[in-house]
Amino acid sequence: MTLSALEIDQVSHSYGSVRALTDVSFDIPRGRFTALLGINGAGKTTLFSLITRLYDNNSGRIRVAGHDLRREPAQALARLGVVFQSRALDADLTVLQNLAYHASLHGIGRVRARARIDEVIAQVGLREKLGERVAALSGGQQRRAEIARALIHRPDVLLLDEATVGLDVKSRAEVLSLTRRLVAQSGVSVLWATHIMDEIQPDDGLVILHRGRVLKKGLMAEISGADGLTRSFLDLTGTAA
Ligand SMILES: Nc1ncnc2c1ncn2[C@@H]1O[C@H](COP(=O)(O)OP(=O)(O)OP(=O)(O)O)[C@@H](O)[C@H]1O
Repeated sequence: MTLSALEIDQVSHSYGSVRALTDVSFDIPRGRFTALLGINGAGKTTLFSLITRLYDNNSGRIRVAGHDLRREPAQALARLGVVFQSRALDADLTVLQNLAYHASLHGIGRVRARARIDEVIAQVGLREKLGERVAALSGGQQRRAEIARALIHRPDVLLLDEATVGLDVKSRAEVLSLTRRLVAQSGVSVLWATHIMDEIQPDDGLVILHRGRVLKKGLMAEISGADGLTRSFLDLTGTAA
């Protein structure tokens, strides 16, 4: 069994003549929180679109829990949960109806679905909101419901694309600490795309993506050094004033 939850190997992608990713390689180990840090246009969303097979990469290889995305797409995608920037839940339906629908999309039968919904809703702390319409939830609660949806089929890997964008400080902290708790308690491996350095902790895995290239990868503590992550990031990307 492979030790990596997600393996990105020499992945490149262009949109016509626009080069979005060049030879991107990194692994995320099982059961670790890994941050993918990059400013706007770094290529984070493109990479997520390739991992979820929205697009096919021009070159390179992606494996999810040991399954090659191109050769075994169904197995690879079954091991993956995704929280995109845009909402995947139907705002007019209740949280329960949404989760039941997504469980059925994953082929989970009714009885098992109800047990699984109870489990994920408790994990994200929204048990009392199951019967509420998604539209009636706060921004932070909606994000937590999105995370519950992404976990419904027990993925090995959870991708979150700028999951705290648009949230107030308190909700941001809640979504982040919930995600860290999932890693610690359920063993899911997380790839957390962000441009906010404060969201990253010393023992997190860190991949710095800039203009479509990986500039640095390792533990945050190793990369940030004595002068802190912001200084290292500015030096590495050449974006210091
Ligand atoms: N559909 C598209 N057609 C052409 N170019 C694109 C397309 N999507 C992204 N790009 C370009 O690819 C590069 C990477 O963009 P991408 O959206 O992946 O970055 P990002 O790190 O997710 O940024 P953001 O946080 O702003 O979404 C940018 O130069 C962008 O302009």
